[in-house]
Amino acid sequence: MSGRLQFQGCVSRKLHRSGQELMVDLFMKLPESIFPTEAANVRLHFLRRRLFARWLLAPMVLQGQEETLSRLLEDLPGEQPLIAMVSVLWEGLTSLRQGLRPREQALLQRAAAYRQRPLHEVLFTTSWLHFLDPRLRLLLRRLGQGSVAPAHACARCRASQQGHAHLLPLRLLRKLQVEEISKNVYAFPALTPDFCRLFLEELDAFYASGLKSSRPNSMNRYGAVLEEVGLSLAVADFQRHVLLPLARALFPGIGDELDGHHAFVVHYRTEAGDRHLPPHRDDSEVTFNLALGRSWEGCRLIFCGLMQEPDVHRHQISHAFPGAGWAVLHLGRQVHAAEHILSGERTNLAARLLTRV
Ligand SMILES: O=C(O)CCC(=O)C(=O)O
Ligand SMILES: [Fe+2]
Repeated sequence: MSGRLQFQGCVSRKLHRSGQELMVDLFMKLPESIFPTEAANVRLHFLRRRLFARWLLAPMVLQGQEETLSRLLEDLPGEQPLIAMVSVLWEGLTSLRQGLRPREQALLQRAAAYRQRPLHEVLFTTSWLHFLDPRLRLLLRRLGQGSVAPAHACARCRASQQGHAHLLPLRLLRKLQVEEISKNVYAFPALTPDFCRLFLEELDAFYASGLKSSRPNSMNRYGAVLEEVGLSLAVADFQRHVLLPLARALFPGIGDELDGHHAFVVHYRTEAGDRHLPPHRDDSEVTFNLALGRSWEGCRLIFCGLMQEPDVHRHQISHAFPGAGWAVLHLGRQVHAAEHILSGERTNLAARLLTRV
């Protein structure tokens, strides 16, 4: 059984039942003043009499929240009708924020503060789909129409033993300038130069506002975490409508259920920026990495092999982003690095995509 349920103030986007198992994805829009993130996107998983609950695509999910969510449901008997559970959940979510720790509160407040008066409102309130490169838009439309059936998959990939064989015809990829620059590493035009310009201006405004962000990741020191700039909803929307379908097509299996992310920007400059990035793997199933600008020399990406495989440290390819708006999509396990920057500035937007559920 599968379908949609409609509750008051809450839409269930998915309902699957098979045997003793019932899975419900709920999208519950809470007032922004209570929870300014997408924290109300919840999956309930009933397995016989047991009930599990997880946040879906909620980048600002904090450990405390998930614990509270589970506690909310723990006391309910397994046979409790779904509708009653949802109303308990609904009330619980509204009071959830009070249980957050001070650091978590500060993160949410910072994001909410900047979101109230950004430079370019459009980046926060409009789907980034409006800024898609027309070639990527076409590819997504083809994927959405299901015209790319496994039967059309390229023979080389069907024959691959690696288990990550993509399902797209090579001719289509070539036409849309999606290139497999190294095994399982795809380069393609993703967003318009306009998007990149607005985004860079927004970052300048954020830094000028005096608000501070945590460092982007454990290796890059210069940059910002997008959730802390108030962009968590926009990133989650982009993941759902663009990155997820792409990952499903290019990395079937590992890319099928990407429901979380860590998204950030990094800056490479000869001064006041990182100068290079040593080889590493990402803490992700799949990573999206977009060049925003401005102009630079050097700082090419280097891709090696997959972690835990014999050729992991073999240098396979160096890649120069053709310009702002171009991206790469690769497996988190793919070891990669950035060469030294020689001049100018390279700012990139990266989203490490994870399967959390
Ligand atoms: O654009 C780059 O230099 C790569 C950034 C990266 O790999 C990372 O932040 O994990
Ligand atoms: Fe990385």
